[in-house]
Amino acid sequence: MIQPHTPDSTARGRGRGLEASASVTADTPPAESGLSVRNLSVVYPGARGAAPLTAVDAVSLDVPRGQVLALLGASGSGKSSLLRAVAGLEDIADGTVTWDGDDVVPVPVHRRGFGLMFQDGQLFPFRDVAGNIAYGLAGMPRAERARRVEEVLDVVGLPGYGDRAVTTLSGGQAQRVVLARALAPRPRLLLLDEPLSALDRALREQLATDLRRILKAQGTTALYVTHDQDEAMSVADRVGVMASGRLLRLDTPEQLWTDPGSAPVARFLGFGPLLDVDAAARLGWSGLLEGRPGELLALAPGALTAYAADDVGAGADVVISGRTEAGVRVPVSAVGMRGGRRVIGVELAGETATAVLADDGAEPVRAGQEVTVRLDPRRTAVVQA
Ligand SMILES: Nc1ncnc2c1ncn2[C@@H]1O[C@H](COP(=O)(O)OP(=O)(O)OP(=O)(O)O)[C@@H](O)[C@H]1O
Repeated sequence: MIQPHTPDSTARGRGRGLEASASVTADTPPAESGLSVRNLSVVYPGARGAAPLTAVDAVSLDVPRGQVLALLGASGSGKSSLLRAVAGLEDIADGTVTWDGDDVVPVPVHRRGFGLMFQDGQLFPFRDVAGNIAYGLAGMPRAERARRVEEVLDVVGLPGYGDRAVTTLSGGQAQRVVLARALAPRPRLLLLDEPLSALDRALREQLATDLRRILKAQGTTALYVTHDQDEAMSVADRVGVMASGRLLRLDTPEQLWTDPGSAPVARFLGFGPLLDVDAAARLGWSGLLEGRPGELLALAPGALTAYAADDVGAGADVVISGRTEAGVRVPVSAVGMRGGRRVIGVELAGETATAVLADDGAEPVRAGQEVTVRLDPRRTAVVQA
Protein backbone atom coordinates (compact mmCIF):
# COMPACT_ATOMS: atom_id res chain seq x y z
CA MET A 1 0.00 0.00 0.00
CA ILE A 2 1.35 3.38 -0.93
CA GLN A 3 1.74 5.66 2.06
CA PRO A 4 -0.39 8.78 2.35
CA HIS A 5 1.39 11.68 0.78
CA THR A 6 2.41 14.84 2.52
CA PRO A 7 4.00 17.49 0.33
CA ASP A 8 7.21 17.56 2.41
CA SER A 9 7.73 13.82 2.16
CA THR A 10 8.50 13.99 -1.53
CA ALA A 11 9.60 17.52 -2.19
CA ARG A 12 12.13 18.89 0.19
CA GLY A 13 14.32 21.95 0.07
CA ARG A 14 11.69 24.46 -0.86
CA GLY A 15 12.65 27.36 -3.02
CA ARG A 16 16.14 26.17 -3.89
CA GLY A 17 17.56 28.33 -6.62
CA LEU A 18 20.22 27.21 -9.07
CA GLU A 19 22.93 29.31 -7.48
CA ALA A 20 21.84 28.70 -3.90
CA SER A 21 21.97 24.95 -4.39
CA ALA A 22 25.74 24.71 -4.96
CA SER A 23 27.35 24.03 -1.60
CA VAL A 24 29.99 26.75 -1.88
CA THR A 25 30.01 30.10 -3.62
CA ALA A 26 32.79 32.26 -5.07
CA ASP A 27 32.89 34.18 -1.76
CA THR A 28 33.37 31.12 0.47
CA PRO A 29 37.01 31.09 1.62
CA PRO A 30 39.07 28.14 0.27
CA ALA A 31 38.88 25.08 2.52
CA GLU A 32 41.88 24.50 4.78
CA SER A 33 41.89 20.82 3.87
CA GLY A 34 41.60 19.17 0.47
CA LEU A 35 40.78 20.68 -2.92
CA SER A 36 39.11 24.06 -3.25
CA VAL A 37 38.09 25.58 -6.55
CA ARG A 38 36.76 29.13 -6.56
CA ASN A 39 35.17 31.04 -9.40
CA LEU A 40 37.12 28.95 -11.92
CA SER A 41 36.75 29.75 -15.61
CA VAL A 42 38.36 28.13 -18.63
CA VAL A 43 38.11 30.00 -21.94
CA TYR A 44 39.29 28.56 -25.26
CA PRO A 45 40.29 31.00 -28.01
CA GLY A 46 37.87 30.97 -30.94
CA ALA A 47 39.19 29.26 -34.06
CA ARG A 48 39.62 31.48 -37.16
CA GLY A 49 37.96 34.64 -35.92
CA ALA A 50 35.18 32.89 -33.97
CA ALA A 51 34.32 34.22 -30.49
CA PRO A 52 36.18 32.65 -27.53
CA LEU A 53 34.35 29.76 -25.88
CA THR A 54 33.79 29.76 -22.11
CA ALA A 55 33.97 26.02 -21.36
CA VAL A 56 33.96 26.45 -17.55
CA ASP A 57 32.04 29.40 -16.20
CA ALA A 58 32.80 30.61 -12.65
CA VAL A 59 32.64 27.22 -10.92
CA SER A 60 33.25 26.92 -7.15
CA LEU A 61 33.45 23.59 -5.32
CA ASP A 62 35.31 21.76 -2.56
CA VAL A 63 36.50 18.16 -2.35
CA PRO A 64 37.35 17.48 1.30
CA ARG A 65 40.10 14.91 1.94
CA GLY A 66 38.92 11.33 1.59
CA GLN A 67 35.82 12.27 -0.41
CA VAL A 68 34.91 11.37 -3.97
CA LEU A 69 33.14 14.06 -6.00
CA ALA A 70 31.69 13.17 -9.41
CA LEU A 71 31.06 15.79 -12.07
CA LEU A 72 28.11 14.74 -14.19
CA GLY A 73 26.90 16.43 -17.33
CA ALA A 74 26.12 16.04 -21.01
CA SER A 75 28.86 16.02 -23.62
CA GLY A 76 30.37 19.51 -23.92
CA SER A 77 29.16 20.71 -20.50
CA GLY A 78 32.74 21.48 -19.42
CA LYS A 79 33.49 18.58 -17.05
CA SER A 80 36.81 17.58 -18.64
CA SER A 81 37.94 21.18 -19.00
CA LEU A 82 37.37 21.70 -15.27
CA LEU A 83 39.23 18.51 -14.39
CA ARG A 84 42.09 19.37 -16.74
CA ALA A 85 42.33 22.87 -15.25
CA VAL A 86 42.61 21.36 -11.75
CA ALA A 87 45.33 19.01 -13.07
CA GLY A 88 47.20 21.97 -14.58
CA LEU A 89 46.72 20.74 -18.15
CA GLU A 90 44.56 23.73 -19.12
CA ASP A 91 45.22 27.43 -18.48
CA ILE A 92 42.64 29.11 -16.29
CA ALA A 93 41.10 32.41 -17.33
CA ASP A 94 39.90 33.30 -13.84
CA GLY A 95 39.60 31.88 -10.34
CA THR A 96 41.74 29.87 -7.95
CA VAL A 97 42.65 26.23 -7.30
CA THR A 98 44.06 25.39 -3.87
CA TRP A 99 45.09 22.26 -1.99
CA ASP A 100 45.03 22.51 1.80
CA GLY A 101 44.67 26.25 1.28
CA ASP A 102 47.83 26.56 -0.89
CA ASP A 103 47.57 27.95 -4.42
CA VAL A 104 48.50 25.22 -6.94
CA VAL A 105 48.00 27.23 -10.14
CA PRO A 106 51.70 28.18 -10.48
CA VAL A 107 52.75 24.58 -9.67
CA PRO A 108 53.65 22.48 -12.76
CA VAL A 109 51.43 19.44 -13.47
CA HIS A 110 53.96 16.83 -12.32
CA ARG A 111 54.65 18.62 -9.03
CA ARG A 112 51.03 18.96 -7.90
CA GLY A 113 50.93 15.45 -6.41
CA PHE A 114 47.74 14.75 -8.35
CA GLY A 115 47.19 11.43 -10.16
CA LEU A 116 45.38 11.11 -13.48
CA MET A 117 43.31 8.33 -14.98
CA PHE A 118 41.70 8.61 -18.41
CA GLN A 119 39.23 6.59 -20.46
CA ASP A 120 41.97 4.92 -22.43
CA GLY A 121 44.70 4.52 -19.84
CA GLN A 122 47.34 3.87 -22.52
CA LEU A 123 49.53 1.25 -20.88
CA PHE A 124 53.02 0.85 -22.31
CA PRO A 125 52.71 -2.27 -24.49
CA PHE A 126 56.42 -3.12 -24.20
CA ARG A 127 56.35 -3.27 -20.37
CA ASP A 128 54.65 -5.97 -18.33
CA VAL A 129 51.95 -5.13 -15.78
CA ALA A 130 54.45 -4.57 -12.95
CA GLY A 131 56.62 -2.41 -15.20
CA ASN A 132 53.66 -0.22 -16.05
CA ILE A 133 52.70 0.27 -12.42
CA ALA A 134 56.30 0.87 -11.31
CA TYR A 135 56.63 3.63 -13.92
CA GLY A 136 55.31 6.25 -11.53
CA LEU A 137 57.48 5.03 -8.65
CA ALA A 138 60.88 6.08 -9.99
CA GLY A 139 63.14 7.07 -7.12
CA MET A 140 61.69 4.48 -4.75
CA PRO A 141 64.14 1.74 -3.58
CA ARG A 142 63.74 -1.40 -5.69
CA ALA A 143 62.40 -3.72 -2.97
CA GLU A 144 59.91 -1.13 -1.74
CA ARG A 145 58.77 -0.49 -5.30
CA ALA A 146 58.14 -4.21 -5.87
CA ARG A 147 56.16 -4.35 -2.60
CA ARG A 148 54.04 -1.37 -3.59
CA VAL A 149 53.32 -2.91 -7.03
CA GLU A 150 52.12 -6.13 -5.36
CA GLU A 151 50.07 -4.12 -2.90
CA VAL A 152 48.18 -2.10 -5.51
CA LEU A 153 47.63 -5.18 -7.68
CA ASP A 154 45.94 -6.74 -4.63
CA VAL A 155 43.88 -3.59 -4.12
CA VAL A 156 42.52 -3.65 -7.68
CA GLY A 157 41.80 -7.38 -7.57
CA LEU A 158 44.65 -8.59 -9.80
CA PRO A 159 47.03 -10.32 -7.36
CA GLY A 160 49.94 -12.07 -9.07
CA TYR A 161 49.39 -10.31 -12.43
CA GLY A 162 52.75 -8.47 -12.32
CA ASP A 163 54.45 -10.65 -14.95
CA ARG A 164 51.59 -10.55 -17.45
CA ALA A 165 52.11 -8.82 -20.79
CA VAL A 166 49.60 -5.94 -20.93
CA THR A 167 48.62 -6.97 -24.47
CA THR A 168 47.05 -10.15 -23.02
CA LEU A 169 44.68 -8.30 -20.64
CA SER A 170 40.95 -7.83 -21.17
CA GLY A 171 39.60 -4.27 -21.31
CA GLY A 172 38.42 -4.44 -17.70
CA GLN A 173 41.72 -5.86 -16.47
CA ALA A 174 43.66 -3.20 -18.37
CA GLN A 175 41.64 -0.42 -16.70
CA ARG A 176 42.29 -2.02 -13.30
CA VAL A 177 46.02 -1.89 -14.08
CA VAL A 178 45.63 1.76 -15.10
CA LEU A 179 43.94 2.40 -11.74
CA ALA A 180 46.71 0.54 -9.91
CA ARG A 181 49.29 2.67 -11.73
CA ALA A 182 47.46 5.85 -10.73
CA LEU A 183 47.11 4.75 -7.08
CA ALA A 184 50.69 3.46 -6.67
CA PRO A 185 52.39 6.81 -5.89
CA ARG A 186 49.59 7.60 -3.37
CA PRO A 187 48.48 10.83 -5.07
CA ARG A 188 46.93 13.35 -2.72
CA LEU A 189 44.16 13.85 -5.31
CA LEU A 190 43.12 11.41 -8.03
CA LEU A 191 41.55 12.92 -11.15
CA LEU A 192 39.54 10.42 -13.20
CA ASP A 193 38.14 11.39 -16.61
CA GLU A 194 35.53 8.91 -17.89
CA PRO A 195 37.68 6.00 -16.63
CA LEU A 196 35.08 3.35 -17.49
CA SER A 197 33.52 4.71 -20.69
CA ALA A 198 35.35 2.36 -23.00
CA LEU A 199 33.95 -0.71 -21.22
CA ASP A 200 30.66 -2.46 -21.88
CA ARG A 201 27.73 -1.79 -19.58
CA ALA A 202 27.91 -4.86 -17.31
CA LEU A 203 31.62 -4.42 -16.73
CA ARG A 204 31.15 -0.70 -16.16
CA GLU A 205 28.57 -1.31 -13.45
CA GLN A 206 30.76 -3.86 -11.69
CA LEU A 207 33.90 -1.75 -11.94
CA ALA A 208 32.07 1.36 -10.72
CA THR A 209 31.14 -0.48 -7.52
CA ASP A 210 34.69 -1.84 -7.17
CA LEU A 211 36.13 1.60 -7.80
CA ARG A 212 34.10 3.13 -4.99
CA ARG A 213 35.17 0.37 -2.60
CA ILE A 214 38.82 0.79 -3.60
CA LEU A 215 38.83 4.59 -3.38
CA LYS A 216 37.10 4.57 0.01
CA ALA A 217 39.34 1.78 1.38
CA GLN A 218 42.43 3.74 0.31
CA GLY A 219 40.99 7.00 1.68
CA THR A 220 41.61 8.53 -1.77
CA THR A 221 40.40 12.05 -2.48
CA ALA A 222 39.04 12.03 -6.01
CA LEU A 223 37.39 14.14 -8.67
CA TYR A 224 35.58 11.88 -11.12
CA VAL A 225 34.19 13.00 -14.47
CA THR A 226 31.43 11.02 -16.18
CA HIS A 227 28.34 11.52 -18.34
CA ASP A 228 26.73 8.39 -16.84
CA GLN A 229 24.47 9.22 -13.90
CA ASP A 230 24.39 5.66 -12.55
CA GLU A 231 28.18 5.61 -12.52
CA ALA A 232 28.36 9.00 -10.80
CA MET A 233 25.81 7.94 -8.18
CA SER A 234 27.55 4.62 -7.46
CA VAL A 235 31.07 6.03 -7.18
CA ALA A 236 30.70 9.41 -5.50
CA ASP A 237 29.93 10.83 -2.07
CA ARG A 238 28.63 13.96 -3.79
CA VAL A 239 27.65 14.64 -7.38
CA GLY A 240 27.93 17.96 -9.21
CA VAL A 241 25.66 18.44 -12.24
CA MET A 242 27.11 20.67 -14.97
CA ALA A 243 25.53 22.29 -18.03
CA SER A 244 27.04 24.89 -20.37
CA GLY A 245 30.12 25.31 -18.21
CA ARG A 246 28.15 26.03 -15.04
CA LEU A 247 27.74 23.92 -11.93
CA LEU A 248 23.96 23.73 -11.52
CA ARG A 249 23.87 21.64 -8.40
CA LEU A 250 26.18 19.81 -6.00
CA ASP A 251 24.79 17.36 -3.48
CA THR A 252 24.71 13.78 -2.25
CA PRO A 253 23.17 11.21 -4.62
CA GLU A 254 20.26 10.69 -2.20
CA GLN A 255 19.53 14.40 -1.95
CA LEU A 256 19.78 14.88 -5.72
CA TRP A 257 17.18 12.17 -6.24
CA THR A 258 14.74 13.42 -3.61
CA ASP A 259 15.21 17.07 -4.50
CA PRO A 260 16.81 17.78 -7.90
CA GLY A 261 15.92 21.46 -7.37
CA SER A 262 15.54 22.64 -10.96
CA ALA A 263 14.10 21.42 -14.25
CA PRO A 264 17.46 21.02 -16.08
CA VAL A 265 18.93 18.91 -13.27
CA ALA A 266 15.75 16.82 -13.01
CA ARG A 267 15.74 16.23 -16.77
CA PHE A 268 19.38 15.24 -16.75
CA LEU A 269 18.74 12.70 -13.98
CA GLY A 270 15.95 11.15 -16.06
CA PHE A 271 12.90 12.68 -14.38
CA GLY A 272 9.96 13.23 -16.74
CA PRO A 273 7.43 14.38 -17.60
CA LEU A 274 7.68 17.69 -15.74
CA LEU A 275 4.10 18.87 -15.21
CA ASP A 276 2.96 22.43 -14.59
CA VAL A 277 0.01 23.01 -12.29
CA ASP A 278 -2.56 22.86 -15.12
CA ALA A 279 -1.25 19.58 -16.51
CA ALA A 280 -1.02 18.14 -12.99
CA ALA A 281 -4.60 19.27 -12.28
CA ARG A 282 -5.92 17.57 -15.45
CA LEU A 283 -4.36 14.32 -14.20
CA GLY A 284 -5.66 14.80 -10.65
CA TRP A 285 -2.18 15.26 -9.18
CA SER A 286 -2.15 19.00 -8.46
CA GLY A 287 -2.22 18.31 -4.70
CA LEU A 288 1.48 17.55 -5.03
CA LEU A 289 2.12 21.14 -6.15
CA GLU A 290 0.16 22.72 -3.30
CA GLY A 291 1.93 25.78 -1.94
CA ARG A 292 4.54 25.71 -4.75
CA PRO A 293 3.28 28.32 -7.23
CA GLY A 294 5.00 28.33 -10.61
CA GLU A 295 6.92 25.14 -9.91
CA LEU A 296 6.78 21.81 -11.73
CA LEU A 297 5.90 18.29 -10.65
CA ALA A 298 8.74 16.01 -11.82
CA LEU A 299 8.12 12.27 -12.09
CA ALA A 300 11.13 10.10 -11.28
CA PRO A 301 11.80 6.90 -13.24
CA GLY A 302 9.46 4.23 -11.86
CA ALA A 303 6.87 6.75 -10.61
CA LEU A 304 4.14 5.34 -12.85
CA THR A 305 2.57 1.91 -12.76
CA ALA A 306 0.19 0.88 -15.53
CA TYR A 307 -2.72 -1.52 -15.14
CA ALA A 308 -4.00 -3.15 -18.28
CA ALA A 309 -7.17 -4.66 -16.79
CA ASP A 310 -10.33 -2.53 -16.72
CA ASP A 311 -10.86 -3.43 -13.10
CA VAL A 312 -7.87 -1.99 -11.28
CA GLY A 313 -9.27 -2.52 -7.83
CA ALA A 314 -6.23 -4.61 -6.99
CA GLY A 315 -3.96 -1.64 -7.55
CA ALA A 316 -3.09 0.52 -4.58
CA ASP A 317 -5.00 3.75 -4.18
CA VAL A 318 -2.94 6.89 -4.23
CA VAL A 319 -3.58 9.35 -1.46
CA ILE A 320 -2.59 12.86 -2.40
CA SER A 321 -3.10 15.59 0.18
CA GLY A 322 -5.65 13.48 2.00
CA ARG A 323 -7.69 12.68 -1.14
CA THR A 324 -7.76 9.29 -2.80
CA GLU A 325 -6.99 9.76 -6.47
CA ALA A 326 -8.37 7.49 -9.13
CA GLY A 327 -5.97 6.21 -11.78
CA VAL A 328 -5.74 8.04 -15.07
CA ARG A 329 -6.81 6.41 -18.37
CA VAL A 330 -4.20 7.02 -21.08
CA PRO A 331 -3.34 5.51 -24.48
CA VAL A 332 -0.30 3.26 -24.88
CA SER A 333 2.21 4.52 -27.45
CA ALA A 334 4.87 1.80 -27.19
CA VAL A 335 5.64 -1.47 -25.42
CA GLY A 336 9.01 -2.92 -24.39
CA MET A 337 11.19 -4.37 -21.64
CA ARG A 338 13.58 -2.64 -19.26
CA GLY A 339 15.63 -4.33 -16.56
CA GLY A 340 13.61 -7.52 -17.03
CA ARG A 341 10.25 -5.77 -16.46
CA ARG A 342 7.55 -4.99 -18.97
CA VAL A 343 7.32 -1.27 -19.54
CA ILE A 344 5.07 0.80 -21.74
CA GLY A 345 5.21 4.29 -23.15
CA VAL A 346 2.13 6.36 -22.39
CA GLU A 347 1.15 9.83 -23.54
CA LEU A 348 0.95 12.16 -20.57
CA ALA A 349 0.55 15.92 -20.87
CA GLY A 350 2.07 15.96 -24.36
CA GLU A 351 5.13 13.90 -23.40
CA THR A 352 5.85 10.21 -23.62
CA ALA A 353 6.29 8.79 -20.15
CA THR A 354 7.45 5.31 -19.21
CA ALA A 355 5.27 3.23 -16.90
CA VAL A 356 6.05 -0.15 -15.40
CA LEU A 357 3.33 -2.63 -16.31
CA ALA A 358 1.72 -4.19 -13.23
CA ASP A 359 1.49 -7.95 -13.29
CA ASP A 360 -2.31 -7.96 -13.15
CA GLY A 361 -2.85 -11.04 -15.26
CA ALA A 362 -4.16 -9.16 -18.27
CA GLU A 363 -3.59 -10.06 -21.90
CA PRO A 364 -0.45 -8.61 -23.53
CA VAL A 365 -0.72 -4.85 -23.91
CA ARG A 366 -0.63 -3.33 -27.39
CA ALA A 367 0.12 0.14 -28.67
CA GLY A 368 -3.12 2.09 -29.14
CA GLN A 369 -5.08 0.50 -26.29
CA GLU A 370 -5.89 2.37 -23.10
CA VAL A 371 -4.47 1.53 -19.69
CA THR A 372 -4.87 3.02 -16.24
CA VAL A 373 -1.76 4.60 -14.76
CA ARG A 374 -1.22 5.34 -11.10
CA LEU A 375 1.39 7.62 -9.63
CA ASP A 376 3.63 6.80 -6.67
CA PRO A 377 3.88 10.22 -5.00
CA ARG A 378 7.07 9.18 -3.21
CA ARG A 379 8.75 9.06 -6.60
CA THR A 380 8.08 12.67 -7.45
CA ALA A 381 9.82 15.96 -6.75
CA VAL A 382 8.81 19.58 -7.08
CA VAL A 383 11.32 21.61 -9.07
CA GLN A 384 11.79 25.15 -10.29
CA ALA A 385 10.88 25.66 -13.93
N1 LIG B 1 41.17 22.42 -26.63
C1 LIG B 1 39.98 22.96 -26.90
N2 LIG B 1 39.87 24.01 -27.74
C2 LIG B 1 38.68 24.59 -28.00
N3 LIG B 1 37.51 24.18 -27.48
C3 LIG B 1 37.55 23.13 -26.63
C4 LIG B 1 38.77 22.47 -26.29
N4 LIG B 1 38.49 21.45 -25.43
C5 LIG B 1 37.15 21.49 -25.22
N5 LIG B 1 36.59 22.50 -25.95
C6 LIG B 1 35.16 22.86 -25.97
O1 LIG B 1 34.80 23.21 -24.63
C7 LIG B 1 33.49 22.74 -24.33
C8 LIG B 1 33.56 21.85 -23.10
O2 LIG B 1 34.30 20.68 -23.45
P1 LIG B 1 34.65 19.56 -22.37
O3 LIG B 1 35.47 18.51 -23.07
O4 LIG B 1 35.21 20.21 -21.18
O5 LIG B 1 33.21 19.01 -22.02
P2 LIG B 1 32.79 17.62 -21.40
O6 LIG B 1 31.59 17.90 -20.56
O7 LIG B 1 33.94 17.00 -20.72
O8 LIG B 1 32.37 16.81 -22.67
P3 LIG B 1 32.70 15.28 -23.07
O9 LIG B 1 31.94 14.43 -22.10
O10 LIG B 1 32.19 15.18 -24.47
O11 LIG B 1 34.20 15.14 -22.96
C9 LIG B 1 33.00 22.03 -25.57
O12 LIG B 1 32.19 22.93 -26.29
C10 LIG B 1 34.26 21.70 -26.33
O13 LIG B 1 34.02 21.67 -27.72
